[in-house]
Amino acid sequence: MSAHTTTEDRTAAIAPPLLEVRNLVVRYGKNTAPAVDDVSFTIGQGETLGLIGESGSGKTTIGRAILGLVPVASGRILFQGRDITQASAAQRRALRGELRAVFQDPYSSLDPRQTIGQAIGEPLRVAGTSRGDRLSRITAVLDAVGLPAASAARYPREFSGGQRQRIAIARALITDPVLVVCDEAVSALDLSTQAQVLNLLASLRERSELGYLFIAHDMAVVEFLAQRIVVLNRGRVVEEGTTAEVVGNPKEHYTRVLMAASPVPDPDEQARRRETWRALRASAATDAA
Ligand SMILES: Nc1ncnc2c1ncn2[C@@H]1O[C@H](COP(=O)(O)OP(=O)(O)OP(=O)(O)O)[C@@H](O)[C@H]1O
Repeated sequence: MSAHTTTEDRTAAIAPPLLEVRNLVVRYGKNTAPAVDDVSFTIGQGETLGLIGESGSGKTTIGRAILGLVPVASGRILFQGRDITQASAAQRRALRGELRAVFQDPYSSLDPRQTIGQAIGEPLRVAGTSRGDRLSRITAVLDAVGLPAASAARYPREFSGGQRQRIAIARALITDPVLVVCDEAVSALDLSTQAQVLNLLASLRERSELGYLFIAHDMAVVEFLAQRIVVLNRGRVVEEGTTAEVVGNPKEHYTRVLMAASPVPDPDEQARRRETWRALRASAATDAA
């Protein structure tokens, strides 16, 4: 070990977290306030971190910085111990298999001219995977998200919003990623479809030790999936802890307001929804065992 190795580096060499964001700052203009201001968090292997905050608090910007879609002003992003803060285009391409994303809009995220098989198989085609291997992998991921193999020959317009989001998840999974950034991945779906897709994400995580950065503005949705939660306000972390801590005993008034502003304002309805999702989570865990 060189004389320049720091204690931090040694710790990382033993067990690097899946993702480590350190003192991240992102600005959209030189003279504007940072959209993300000194944000730090880690995600362990197979862990789901929920990122919550009101509109404009910087959630999407953090996801985009991790995916290399916006430049980082300062701070560091480490993926499995590797510094990817200033990764080159070639380094980003090499990361594409391990680090994937699912975005909000299931209608605009698929090219209407591509079949589902083409859309899902695209990352493998780019990587030079043979046609035969591609087809069997497409069938396997369609099965994993609960869609029949015949869906591969069909077009996006033939699917509902919930089915399209399953297709987007299949496309994220096809490369066997270790981390998926889900940015408002269920927000555009109706309640029962949300529950189905959340349940799917939970069962995929149990099966393959997948980590998620789960970005949402709805606390009830985050509560269902996340083991830990980071609360953002105006680009800064105002609270973080385990889901039980943040939801059960929020320290900040801002967090309580966020919880009260859930899209389901009726407390009885919220309680029913939580119960349904708890039951779904329990059944997902049983299925995975
Ligand atoms: N492309 C951009 N150019 C300039 N400013 C931007 C851009 N994208 C986001 N911002 C600003 O950065 C801040 C954080 O936005 P961001 O989209 O990350 O927040 P968010 O928490 O994801 O919001 P929402 O829940 O509405 O998606 C906001 O003030 C927003 O106006």
